[in-house]
Amino acid sequence: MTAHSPTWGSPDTLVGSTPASSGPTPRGMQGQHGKYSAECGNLAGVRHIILILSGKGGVGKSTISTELALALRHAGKKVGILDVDLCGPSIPRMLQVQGRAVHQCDSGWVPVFVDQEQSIALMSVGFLLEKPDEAVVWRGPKKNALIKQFVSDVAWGELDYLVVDTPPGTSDEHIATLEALRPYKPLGALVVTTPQAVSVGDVRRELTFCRKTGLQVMGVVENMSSFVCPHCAECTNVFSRGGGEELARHAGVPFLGSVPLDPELTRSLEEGRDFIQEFPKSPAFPALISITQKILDRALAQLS
Ligand SMILES: Nc1ncnc2c1ncn2[C@@H]1O[C@H](COP(=O)(O)OP(=O)(O)OP(=O)(O)O)[C@@H](O)[C@H]1O
Ligand code: SF4
Repeated sequence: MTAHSPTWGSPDTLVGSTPASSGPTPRGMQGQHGKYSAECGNLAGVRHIILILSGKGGVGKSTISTELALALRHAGKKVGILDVDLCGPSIPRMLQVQGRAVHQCDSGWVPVFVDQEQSIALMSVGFLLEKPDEAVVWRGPKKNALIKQFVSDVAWGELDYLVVDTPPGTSDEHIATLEALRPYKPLGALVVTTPQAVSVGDVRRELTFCRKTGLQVMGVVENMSSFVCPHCAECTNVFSRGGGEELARHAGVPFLGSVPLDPELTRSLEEGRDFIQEFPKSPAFPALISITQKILDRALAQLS
């Protein structure tokens, strides 16, 4: 295994890429696996692929992706997270692995392992940036080519679940992600919203996107639906609750649950701690476990 060479982003690295005139200099990941090839098939050992979508930014998509991965690990599953939120890759920070280097082996790029047991593997554009808070200013074709490389060239190995954190909205990056993943038949998408975002129409657009692209909606998750008091753990509905459930009913898709806004969860994500392990008494815990269980049930149903 060798450390990556700092050549990623050169004009001939990616098929069809158009380097932006300005922007970050991504740290390298090229060499023998640098060119996209549909034959690489590095998702061949992945059993179930779940996309996490949201109509709006900041509704907790990366939070749900991270906690879902942690909850699946607690259920004894081997999990990968693919962070294709190219303009705001926050998962490396949430799992406290920012700044780690991506390596290369004979079968592809080795994702970053979050724990010694290698039960959670992560690949993110965040590992390719010289500085973690640098903005990615790339044109669409270059972004799309990187997404294809993430799907084809990462040596995920055997995984029970791959959780794919996408950017907000319904951009070209979503279409590129879906096109790259389609041969591997994703289990479906989980659409995250907040009570306020439900009324804005972005979630409806997200659901329409899924319908038009043939991506099955596994369900809607309403995040930050109530506030957990840091003093007494009382849950207060700051915004009107139940919009996510009503929207799901209206759209004819399952409602998976409401996750309260818990300051302990915010802190856990800032400090890279395992919320599922450390805060079983939080009102957010049963919600996250119930959502995870529904996904496990769905995956089981697909197999049978
Ligand atoms: N249920 C929750 N309880 C406490 N904090 C939360 C919860 N959900 C999200 N947060 C916090 O809200 C912030 C935004 O969440 P997150 O980054 O997951 O949103 P996002 O939808 O992925 O954003 P982006 O559009 O930037 O990708 C983060 O600081 C996160 O820690
Ligand atoms: S929920 Fe209870 S502890 Fe929290 S602010 Fe209200 S009264 Fe105080």
